[in-house]
Amino acid sequence: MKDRLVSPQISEEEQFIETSLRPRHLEEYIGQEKIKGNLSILLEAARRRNEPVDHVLLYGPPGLGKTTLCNIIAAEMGVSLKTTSGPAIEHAGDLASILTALQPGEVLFIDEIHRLARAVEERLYSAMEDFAIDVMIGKGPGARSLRLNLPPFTVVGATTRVGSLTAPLRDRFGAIYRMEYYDHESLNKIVRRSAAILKVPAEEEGIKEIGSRARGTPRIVNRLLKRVRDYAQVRADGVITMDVAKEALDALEVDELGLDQTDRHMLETIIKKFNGGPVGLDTLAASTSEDSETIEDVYEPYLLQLGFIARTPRGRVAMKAAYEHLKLIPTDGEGGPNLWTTP
Ligand SMILES: Nc1ncnc2c1ncn2[C@@H]1O[C@H](COP(=O)(O)OP(=O)(O)OP(=O)(O)O)[C@@H](O)[C@H]1O
Ligand SMILES: [Mg+2]
Repeated sequence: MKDRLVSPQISEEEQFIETSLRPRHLEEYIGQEKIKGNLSILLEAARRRNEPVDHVLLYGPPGLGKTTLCNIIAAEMGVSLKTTSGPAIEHAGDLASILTALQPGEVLFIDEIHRLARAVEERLYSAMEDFAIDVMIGKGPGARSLRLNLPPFTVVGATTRVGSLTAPLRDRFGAIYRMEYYDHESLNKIVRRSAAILKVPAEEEGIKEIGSRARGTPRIVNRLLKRVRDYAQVRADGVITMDVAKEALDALEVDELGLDQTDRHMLETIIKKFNGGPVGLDTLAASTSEDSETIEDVYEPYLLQLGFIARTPRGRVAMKAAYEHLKLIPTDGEGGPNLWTTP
């Protein structure tokens, strides 16, 4: 699962190269036009008022550019960025030390914000709203609470599961942006840009082939580009042409829609083992040896977007498009065990 080529999750060694490919300014940030439009107004207004930007919440599947966008917000405001994550702030005291160390106007990035401990989250409300935090001084009967004022600052929260956020926390954000999967045009632009940075010669048709198999995700498109580059250097003359890209990606078992074996296995399990569904998430997880949270956050969003599966109250259902893609024919009939056949 870790080594999955089309996983939108990131490995440690990848982090280094990602940094070099990361756009630094809003105009370099490709796609997500709606967010960019709204964000540039938010930034410009804050600059004119000489105030920190309103708190921003970014949500959407992994690898779509949340961390990148947060870096851009800080850069565009000309302020520095402190980064932390929900699980890293274990106690209210940890939060207090992070907040009291902030410089005026600074951006505090809280990744995986849905995983904040409840006690921490409650402290964060007043910090975000009133720029103040209550800390306990001393212990036992002599303990008292002291209110500390904080310099105005901006929280940028990122999450893959906005549904897990409590309403009061969500309400503290002035701007909430939902990241969308990227269209082919944007992905092609990202490949073009990354190929230029990595100095890989690539033909337009080769670029498009990579863009179309990247499941709408910049992190994956960059990863595929690197693997195709390797292939081009070893098996061809180093240039990424359409044929080279096709051969390389076929060899890596990433199909035309960017699905890999894990996706296909999951779809086949729903169709063949569970007669097309509905099958509950936990049952599906057990039958595919995947973790149910990973299925929900990582695999499913793209399959839902493709219209390959649907979520129903009784579980996941495979849709007609999935049968077609796998070249299975649903026999819409009287039920029974044989709801699919091969042509
Ligand atoms: N709009 C974009 N234009 C160009 N490249 C992008 C864009 N968005 C993301 N990328 C590239 O994709 C990589 C992954 O993006 P990023 O780390 O910001 O994703 P993320 O949403 O924070 O993922 P996660 O949920 O795993 O933290 C970046 O290193 C960057 O190179
Ligand atoms: Mg991130």
